[in-house]
Amino acid sequence: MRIDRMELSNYRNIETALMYPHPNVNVIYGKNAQGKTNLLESIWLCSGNKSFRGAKESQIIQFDKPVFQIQLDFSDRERLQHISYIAGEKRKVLLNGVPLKTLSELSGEFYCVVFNPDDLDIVKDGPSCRRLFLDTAISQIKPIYGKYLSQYESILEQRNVLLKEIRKQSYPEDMLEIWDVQLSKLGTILSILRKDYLEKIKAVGRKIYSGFSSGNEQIGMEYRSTIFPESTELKIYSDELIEKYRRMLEETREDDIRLRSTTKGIHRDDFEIEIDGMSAKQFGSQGQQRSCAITLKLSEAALLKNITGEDPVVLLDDVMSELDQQRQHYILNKVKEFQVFITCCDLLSTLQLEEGKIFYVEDGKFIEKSKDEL
Ligand SMILES: Nc1ncnc2c1ncn2[C@@H]1O[C@H](COP(=O)(O)OP(=O)(O)OP(=O)(O)O)[C@@H](O)[C@H]1O
Repeated sequence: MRIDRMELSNYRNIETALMYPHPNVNVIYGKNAQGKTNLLESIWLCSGNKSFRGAKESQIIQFDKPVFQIQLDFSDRERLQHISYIAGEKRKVLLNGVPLKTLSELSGEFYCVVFNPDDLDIVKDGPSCRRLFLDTAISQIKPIYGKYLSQYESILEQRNVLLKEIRKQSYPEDMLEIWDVQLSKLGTILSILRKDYLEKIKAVGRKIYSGFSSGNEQIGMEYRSTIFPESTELKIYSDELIEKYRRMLEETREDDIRLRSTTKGIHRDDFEIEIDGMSAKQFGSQGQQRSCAITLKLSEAALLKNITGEDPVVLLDDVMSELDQQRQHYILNKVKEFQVFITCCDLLSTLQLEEGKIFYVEDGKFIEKSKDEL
């Protein structure tokens, strides 16, 4: 999937912009607060997702203007397509001239993967960030996963309400059983799907991370289930596994009532990211942690390509800081199977680009530059 042409108007600080990106690497270079992230955000919106900065459309419209517009020509394996995204008081999104009812209709048409600095939390922060990474990535390729997950979350909520009531002695303990059975079924299938996805990410990620570190370091990933200590058994959905899940809920019931919360289950699971067998969170350097997070995102893109047959556009916001020259060189020159947009403030990093386009941005204006002009 490649963006061939894009045009923006009144998009945050970008009054107008017209770009013909390179099919592989595009470096968006400029000082702070000039519009680099704004450009990536506009591309991301065309994938049917909400802003990765959590902004509403009304905050994206340039101050004092009525609407913003994004016009995107892109080609997938089969054809050229066009997205027209206009948002003001009302939103109007057209795909190849046909109006769409919901934004999510774009998600199966234009694929994107984004890395933004907050994604470092996947490596550095608590388990919820890693679970969110897995849940979002799997839902994108397997929509049924998202459905199971929301069912799980709603049952979990009801179980937790009941735990509080039982603690107040308003209800008998055995009322938990119906929730436990349902949680066990859904929790088991979700555990298996997560484990399977992580194994795939691990296989792809090893090659990417090895490229990052010039073969000097190895990345590892391991799913940590609160229910199944031996995650290797998470292969086939079976009555035996469901029963094991249910028994675990039964065993922790007393604790759960005391704490008024379900203490075990997929909502407490995690995965470990290791470099050469050591926890990346505990022992990794800034550069190693950043390399791990970027590796996860590039692996997500590679899996999306394996499954959908389409290579997503990859958006890398501010990835260069904390990376040494060799790692920067890898990102700029070795990630060739995707169209990539990389933002960057550092001229020296930009100059390492061997093949691709450089767009210099100042005050929301994008100018294509050759290396000699920088
Ligand atoms: N709705 C809006 N209308 C006009 N300008 C806006 C709007 N929203 C944000 N901006 C401006 O956009 C600029 C920020 O752009 P952006 O986040 O793309 O910066 P950046 O080039 O990525 O910078 P950095 O390198 O610091 O991340 C700020 O100057 C901000 O005031």
